Amino acid sequence: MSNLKKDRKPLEIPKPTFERLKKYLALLLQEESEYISSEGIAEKLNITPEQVRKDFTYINIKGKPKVGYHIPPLINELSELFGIGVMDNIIIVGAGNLGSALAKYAGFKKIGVRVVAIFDNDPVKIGSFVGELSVLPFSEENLKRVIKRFKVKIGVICVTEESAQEVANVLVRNGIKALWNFAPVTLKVPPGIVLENQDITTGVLTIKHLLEKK
Ligand SMILES: NC(=O)c1ccc[n+]([C@@H]2O[C@H](COP(=O)([O-])OP(=O)(O)OC[C@H]3O[C@@H](n4cnc5c(N)ncnc54)[C@H](O)[C@@H]3O)[C@@H](O)[C@H]2O)c1
Repeated sequence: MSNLKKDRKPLEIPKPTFERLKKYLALLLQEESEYISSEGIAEKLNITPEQVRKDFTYINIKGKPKVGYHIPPLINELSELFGIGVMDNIIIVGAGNLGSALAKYAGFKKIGVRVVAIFDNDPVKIGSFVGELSVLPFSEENLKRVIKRFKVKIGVICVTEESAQEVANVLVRNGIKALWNFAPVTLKVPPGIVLENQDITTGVLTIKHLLEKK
C-alpha cells in the first residue's frame, strides 16, 4: 500500500498496518471527544498502545504527552490516506438481500462513497426501488451509460456464486477498475484490476476462536 502524499516521499505501508489504520479511522469517526490516547485506542481495538504509536508513524502524526492525539487532524490524515476527500461513485450488481442492504447503507457517505446505480437481471426486481435507486437491467448498454455518466471505477458484486465471474468480466470489459466481491468465489481478473474479496464469515470465525480461548 502506498501513501501518495504529494509533499512527501511515498511510504510503503504494510498490509496489516493498513488494515489497522482503517479500524482507527472507523473508531475515530465515532469518537465525540477531541483527544484520544494510544492507550484509549488500543483498549477499544484490543491491541497494544505500542502498536498504535508505531502505526501512526506511517501517517506522521504525533501525540501530545498526557493528552494524546488531537482527533480532527488525525481523521484528516487518515482520510487523505484513504482518499476519502474524493467522492467515489460505485455501482452494485445484484439487488438481492446483500446488494439492497449495501445500496441503502448510510455510512458510505462518511467515507466518500456514493452508490449511483444498482443492477439485476431478475425481471421481478428490475424497476423496483432500493432506497432511492430504481433497479436497472444488467445490460452492457446500461452499464456503459452509467459508468460514463458517473465516472464509475468501482463495481460491487452481490450476485450468486455462479454468476459472479461472468458479472466481473462484463464490469471489467466496460471499464470498471476495481471490484469489491461478496460472492464466495475466487474471481479471475486481468492484471491491473483491483480485487477485494469480502467474507463476512471470517468475522464470525474470529469471534468463535476468541470465545473458545475464554
Ligand atoms: N461476503 C459475505 O460475507 C457474504 C455474506 C452473505 C452473502 N454473500 C454472497 O453475496 C451474494 C449475494 O447474496 P444475497 O443473499 O444478496 O443473494 P440473493 O440471492 O438475495 O441476491 C442475488 C441477486 O443477484 C442477482 N443475479 C444473479 N445473477 C445475476 C446476473 N448474472 N446479473 C445480474 N444479477 C444477477 C439475482 O437476481 C439476485 O437478485 C451471494 O453470492 C452470497 O453467497 C456473501
